Amino acid sequence: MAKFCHMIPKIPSSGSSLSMEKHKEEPVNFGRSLIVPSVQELAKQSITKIPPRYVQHHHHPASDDAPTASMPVIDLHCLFAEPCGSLAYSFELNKLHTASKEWGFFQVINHGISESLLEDFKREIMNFFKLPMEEKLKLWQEEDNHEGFGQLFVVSEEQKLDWSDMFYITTLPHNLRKSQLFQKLPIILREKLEAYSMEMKRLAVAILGQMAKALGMDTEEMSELFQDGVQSVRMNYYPPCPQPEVALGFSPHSDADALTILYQLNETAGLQIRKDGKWVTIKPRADALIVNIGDILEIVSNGVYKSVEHRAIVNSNNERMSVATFYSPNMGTELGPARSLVAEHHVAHFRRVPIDEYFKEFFARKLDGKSYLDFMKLE
Ligand SMILES: O=C(O)CCC(=O)C(=O)O
Ligand SMILES: [Fe+2]
Repeated sequence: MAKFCHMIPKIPSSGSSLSMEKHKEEPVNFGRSLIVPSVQELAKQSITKIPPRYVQHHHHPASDDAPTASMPVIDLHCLFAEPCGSLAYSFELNKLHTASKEWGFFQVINHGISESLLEDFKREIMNFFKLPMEEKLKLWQEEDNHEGFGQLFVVSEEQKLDWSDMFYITTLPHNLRKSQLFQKLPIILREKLEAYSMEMKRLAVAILGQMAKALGMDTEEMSELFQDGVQSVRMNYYPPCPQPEVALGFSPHSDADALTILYQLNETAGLQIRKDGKWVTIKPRADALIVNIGDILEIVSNGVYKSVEHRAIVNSNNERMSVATFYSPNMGTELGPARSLVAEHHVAHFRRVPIDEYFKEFFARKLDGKSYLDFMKLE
C-alpha cells in the first residue's frame, strides 16, 4: 500500500462555537499519487500503438458499437417548485427514489444552473487544457499531494494507466483549499470555478434533501451531515486514442463521495455504467447534468441507494471532456448509516468511521470497482 501523509487537519464543524484557542493553519493533505506523464502530450505525437502501460488487456467495443441506455431523467422543477404532496411532486420524488435505488445514476433537467455559467466554465476548462506544457507544469501534482494536473490513485510503477489527464482540486470548505494552487489558476477560470462550486453545493444539498424525504430519513440529520460538506472538482480530459479498444479513459470505479454531479463538456459519448452486469454507454443530453450516488450515500442510506460502477472509454477521433463535482459530508463527522434509518430497521449494514479516515484509506488504494465499499460492509 502507498505511504500516506497523515496531515489531515481536525476541522471544527461550522455549528461549533468559536473557541478562544487560535486554530493553527495546518497543511491539508488527503492523499498522493505517483507522478505520471501527460497523456494529452503523448497523444499529440502521431503514434499508432499506445505504450504498454496504457494497454488494459481487455477488449471493449468503441463507443459507437456499445449498447446505449437512457438513464432516468428527473425534472428538478417538479421537486423544488411544486408543492410537497402534490401529484406532480410525489411522482417525481418516486422517480428520484427508484433511480437512486435501481440505477445509482440519473440525469437532471431544469436544474437552475444558468446557461451562461455553464458555457463560461466550459470555455475556461477547454482553454485550461490547451495551456502550454510549461504553464501546466506549474500546476502539476507534487510528490506528496495529488491536487493539480495528473492522474489519481496511481500507487505503483507497474500499475496500468488511464488514457486521460485530469485536474483535481478541493474547493470547499474554504479552509481545506490549497490556496497556492488556487492562486495559480487563470483568473477567469478561478472566478467561474468559484461560482460553479457554489452552485454545485446548492444543487447537491437540495437533491440530498429530497432524497432524505424519499428515504424516510430525518431531513435534519441529512442537512446537518452536509451543511458544510467537503467538495472537490475533477476536470477530465480524454484525448483521441490510436487503440481505443485496448485502452480506458477512466478505469471502472464507484465514486467515494456522497453525490457526484457530472457535466459533460462536449457531445462525445464515453461514460459507461455497469447495468445488470453489462457496460452500457450513456448518451450525453445537452440540457441535463448527470448525478450519481457515491459510496458515502450508499452507506448513509444503509444500502438502500446504490453507488454504481462506471468507467470512461475513449475513441480514435474525438477528444472528450467532463467535469465531476464530488460532494461529501462535513469534516469531523462520523460516517455510517443514518441513525434515523437504522433506528427503524435496526440493522446497520456498514461500519462507522470518522470521515477523514475514510478518505485517507480511499486515496491510498488503487481504484478497483466497488471494492472499497466492501471494506466498509458489516457482515
Ligand atoms: O468522464 C466521465 O464521464 C466520468 C468521470 C468520472 O467518473 C469521475 O470523474 O469520477
Ligand atoms: Fe466517477
